[in-house]
Amino acid sequence: MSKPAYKRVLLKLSGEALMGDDPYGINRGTIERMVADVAEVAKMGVELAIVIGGGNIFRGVAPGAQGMDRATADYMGMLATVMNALALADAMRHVGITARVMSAIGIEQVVEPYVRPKALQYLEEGKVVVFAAGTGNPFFTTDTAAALRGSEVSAEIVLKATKVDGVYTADPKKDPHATLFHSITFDEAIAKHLQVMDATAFALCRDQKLPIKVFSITKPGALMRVVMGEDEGTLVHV
Ligand SMILES: Nc1ncnc2c1ncn2[C@@H]1O[C@H](COP(=O)(O)OP(=O)(O)OP(=O)(O)O)[C@@H](O)[C@H]1O
Ligand SMILES: O=c1ccn([C@@H]2O[C@H](COP(=O)(O)O)[C@@H](O)[C@H]2O)c(=O)[nH]1
Repeated sequence: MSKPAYKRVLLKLSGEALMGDDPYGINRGTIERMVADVAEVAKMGVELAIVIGGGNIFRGVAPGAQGMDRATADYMGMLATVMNALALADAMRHVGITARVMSAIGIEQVVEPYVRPKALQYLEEGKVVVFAAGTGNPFFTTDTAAALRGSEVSAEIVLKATKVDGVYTADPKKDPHATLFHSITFDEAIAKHLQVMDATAFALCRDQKLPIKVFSITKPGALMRVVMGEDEGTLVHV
């Protein structure tokens, strides 16, 4: 059997993808399918660090957050990612995967704080590390957290698992004429203002020479194909 293309990856899981077809929240079948994909990769010996988004929960509270102080709303968003991280780790436990949740904001009765050497130790031990609460700072996103943590743990690539199957010339959910890039440079993605990830995340990965693969987490087998280095999604590179 062929070997995975990477030893250590940073997987960014879209919070919104966790909703499945529900209007918000976590869809049980969807999280179980996602975790089955993750488990398949973890069981091959690939070291997995995960950053989870919060769009599925934060979207549900967004109307109530209207007019709120931006930083306060952002802290709510970060707390939403903690809930997703807990759900994800628990779902992994059900399939025999040991996961450790580490939070960027202090919430020690619930999850342990992010401590880089500890995260590296867990990865070396074969545990899946789930980074919660993004970067711990308002005005950022979990995509930037993925770029940051990916750099910190020396991941070979950031795998952005989302609801679309790659980077398009425009948002494919809004523009039916948008076409898919097989690969694109960071500079092009930033210059074209492609909204699939924020510019801060692109710039950090570019500066750290950390490639990104954007692919669909809803497509069966896509995560495994990406990890095996097969042709799937869009590669964003220097
Ligand atoms: N040029 C583009 N190519 C591909 N997708 C694009 C583009 N522009 C905008 N998008 C949109 O970007 C979205 C990225 O969604 P994703 O859920 O991963 O983002 P996120 O903000 O990190 O999510 P969450 O907050 O739920 O974690 C896609 O669903 C897609 O509709
Ligand atoms: O470093 C961060 C990460 C996230 N936030 C806030 O959380 C929500 C949810 O994150 P997504 O990346 O959209 O999934 C985000 O909209 C921010 O409000 C943050 O402030 N800092």
